[in-house]
Amino acid sequence: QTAKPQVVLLATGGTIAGAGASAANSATYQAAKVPVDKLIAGVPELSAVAQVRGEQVFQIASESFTNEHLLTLGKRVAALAKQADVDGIVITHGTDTLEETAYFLTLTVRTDKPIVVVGSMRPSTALSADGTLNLLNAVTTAADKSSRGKGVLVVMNDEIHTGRDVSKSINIRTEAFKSPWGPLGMVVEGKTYWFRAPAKRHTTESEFDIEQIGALPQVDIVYGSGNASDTAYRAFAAKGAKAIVHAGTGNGSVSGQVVPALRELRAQGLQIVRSARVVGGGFVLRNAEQPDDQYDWVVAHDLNPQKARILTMVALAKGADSKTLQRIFMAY
Ligand SMILES: NC(=O)C[C@H](N)C(=O)O
Repeated sequence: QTAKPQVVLLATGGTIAGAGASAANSATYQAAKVPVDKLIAGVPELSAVAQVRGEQVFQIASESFTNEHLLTLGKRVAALAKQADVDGIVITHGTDTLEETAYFLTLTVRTDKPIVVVGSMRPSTALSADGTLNLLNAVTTAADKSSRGKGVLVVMNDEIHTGRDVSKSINIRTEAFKSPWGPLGMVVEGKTYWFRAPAKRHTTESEFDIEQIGALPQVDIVYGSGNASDTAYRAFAAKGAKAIVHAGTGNGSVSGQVVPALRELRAQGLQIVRSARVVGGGFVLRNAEQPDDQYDWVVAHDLNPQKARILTMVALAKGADSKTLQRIFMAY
């Protein structure tokens, strides 16, 4: 019998490690309670798929992830990926910011070994808890050679998504994770089925490298709406933001009351990134809605505001100017 693939499970907390007072509690519970060994022991089927060993990296709800958490996790993933005795890596994570971490790893970890991020929408103590099958599917995907070279993946609800595209689209159903351009594949009864491959630069093709990143600059998001004012943009700038991601209405549009402040902040050296707050995924084009060439602003194209924040931080950490930042936004 050939040896099983070796998969390391890095646990960071979230609802997949959550516990509620009763089996009827699907929404009221505490995240980040169950330790990694118990998570693994809770799914005996894992041992048929891979040799799984666990590490407790953090035990937090993902809404409390900071840039330091991203760096610590990324460096650990990169170190493990270099080891000959590691075939794949699974990261258990809260779902609230899972898409940000998955995209950060997509951009910065240079490996073609499978890296799979997984969470759950219900705590382990709930009826119809989704974490156990999600975890088995994630380990199955990480252990599978066919997952290599596809960038960082997110496995939820039997679907395999790219860490770049996927986003949490609802906070109550188990089919919460959607990609505007569709999933890459499915995992069904212990087998992966692929339908497409990512078109954007990632992992081994990336110009970014977690091992070269010591710190991430402050980049903040301001949400656009009717009756908008420039208060939040100016406040973030005063607190040291190096860039502001504008979560704009519609096509990343900017209120007439806000435009002068953004032009001023750009003149002071902050990068201004126009993204869209629209739910189905934005599609912001340069010089549509606003004269980006004239104002020297950048557009996030199809990246949502939270993913645009991640890419902006990573690019600025490498010293990108506005032209480079725009080039990067179209490539990743
Ligand atoms: N479903 C979840 O995991 C939500 C939780 N608040 C978290 O992100 O940690």
